[in-house]
Amino acid sequence: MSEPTVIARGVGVELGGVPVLRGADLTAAPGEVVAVLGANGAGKTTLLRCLAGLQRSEGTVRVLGRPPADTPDFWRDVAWAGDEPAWYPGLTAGEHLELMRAVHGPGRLEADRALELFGLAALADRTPPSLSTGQRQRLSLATALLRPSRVLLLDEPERGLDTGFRDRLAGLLAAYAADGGTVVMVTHDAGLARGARPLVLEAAA
Ligand SMILES: Nc1ncnc2c1ncn2[C@@H]1O[C@H](COP(=O)(O)OP(=O)(O)OP(=O)(O)O)[C@@H](O)[C@H]1O
Repeated sequence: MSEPTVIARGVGVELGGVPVLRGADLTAAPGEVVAVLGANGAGKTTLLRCLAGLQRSEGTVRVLGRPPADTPDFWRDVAWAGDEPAWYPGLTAGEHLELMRAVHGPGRLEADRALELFGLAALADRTPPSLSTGQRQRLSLATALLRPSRVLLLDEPERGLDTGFRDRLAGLLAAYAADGGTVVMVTHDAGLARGARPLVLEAAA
């Protein structure tokens, strides 16, 4: 088994003096898809934010051998899709993907291929605000999967997606892992969780 790329040991977070995450442990290696599961409020998004260096925590967190930090260097190796990103006014869906490639360098997918894989080819010339919720979620996921990365962090990627595309997404995540990537995803979707190693969080309070 390869060395873990993502390690969390005894991770705890208090927000407003209230413990919202306590003693969370997680390891994920290249080739793995881990699904973080649990009830609403169990601390799943908080744990993901700790892995992304967006939330300070007790305990130990290592991503690709170093503490995560919200720095350009960290984000060169780590892709994230969580809440809907801010879209650039006036740029089309296709241009958003071209922009990601221009900024991050040649990635895992050409923009045209990403549009095809995410079922957006016919919508390439539309602006994101003119798309449906699920179409914008596909675009958000496409921007994360198109660029080069070794670790992919996803917060409820199923949001707004129809059941057919959820199945396709499971395949895209499996392919990312098969290429040596590591996926850690928070999900409430049983289908997405089925193809992943589960980590169930219990509420801290
Ligand atoms: N800014 C904040 N200040 C205080 N408490 C917060 C804050 N953000 C989140 N919490 C609390 O932290 C706990 C964990 O929240 P978190 O979003 O990590 O849960 P979750 O497991 O991802 O939930 P869900 O399944 O509903 O998305 C919740 O009880 C929430 O109310």
